[in-house]
Amino acid sequence: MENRHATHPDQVPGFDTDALRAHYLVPDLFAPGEIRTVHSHQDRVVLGGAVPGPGQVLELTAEPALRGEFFCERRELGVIALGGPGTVIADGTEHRLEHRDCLYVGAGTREVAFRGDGTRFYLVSAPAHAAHPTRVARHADTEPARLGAQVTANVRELRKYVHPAGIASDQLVMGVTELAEGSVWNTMPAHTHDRRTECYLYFDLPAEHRVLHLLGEPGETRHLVVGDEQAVISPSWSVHSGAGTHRYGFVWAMAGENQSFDDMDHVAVAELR
Ligand SMILES: O=C[C@H](O)[C@@H](O)CC(=O)C(=O)O
Ligand SMILES: [Zn+2]
Repeated sequence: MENRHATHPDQVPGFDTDALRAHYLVPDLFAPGEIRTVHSHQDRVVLGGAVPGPGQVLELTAEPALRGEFFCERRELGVIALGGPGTVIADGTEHRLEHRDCLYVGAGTREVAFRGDGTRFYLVSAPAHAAHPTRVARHADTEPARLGAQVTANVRELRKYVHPAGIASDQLVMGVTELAEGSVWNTMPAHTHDRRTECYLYFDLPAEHRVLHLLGEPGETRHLVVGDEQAVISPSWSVHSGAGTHRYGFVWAMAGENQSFDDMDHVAVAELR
């Protein structure tokens, strides 16, 4: 488990490209036959990737950094299957997920394991002090919010999976946003939410394309050049918005003080620097 310390916004202007990437970009979560995890001190979020090979069962364990008997002892977990289909086993129950389906695993679940054939399971976990039931939300059964317009190149569908009116959780709020063909911008006008950390994982982006992801305080932004199936950790003070050289989708996941999706501080486009 890689450990990432929290950063102060005053550090951002002093970071060069490598330092920005080292602190905020998670470029290599998915490796065949492995589970990889990154622990961030931003709201103690853990990001992970599990890629079981044919016939393989990968088990999520409590790594020493968590000082627990099992991974979900004091944590809840959101899983999104990418590329799918694949199966997540939670305390003996098998949950079959297709591309972009979500499984929420409640705190107290002892066994979490992954089976698939090249399926990339994306994991987001946060500390949890209450146990909520393990549940599936399917992409095909989730009514999307239709956002944006063609004139601003940001027509997109947003599906909320883990949220107060959907799958109940302790901290996690999680879903998937997908851009229409010809649209490239997400989350513009941008926003911050000082009560939550948010992580984006971009997907369905062709290998030769990139997303230019904006981060930093609204008045002092920097960018990361992000490839397919790479994640960005956005501290509470940071905007999180991007434009691709092609359409894409992204998994967004938040953890922190509240679960109110609309608790955002919007930033007008002309205020960004
Ligand atoms: O706080 C909410 C998050 O930034 C995302 O849900 C925004 C998003 O998916 C979008 O505008 O497309
Ligand atoms: Zn946000």
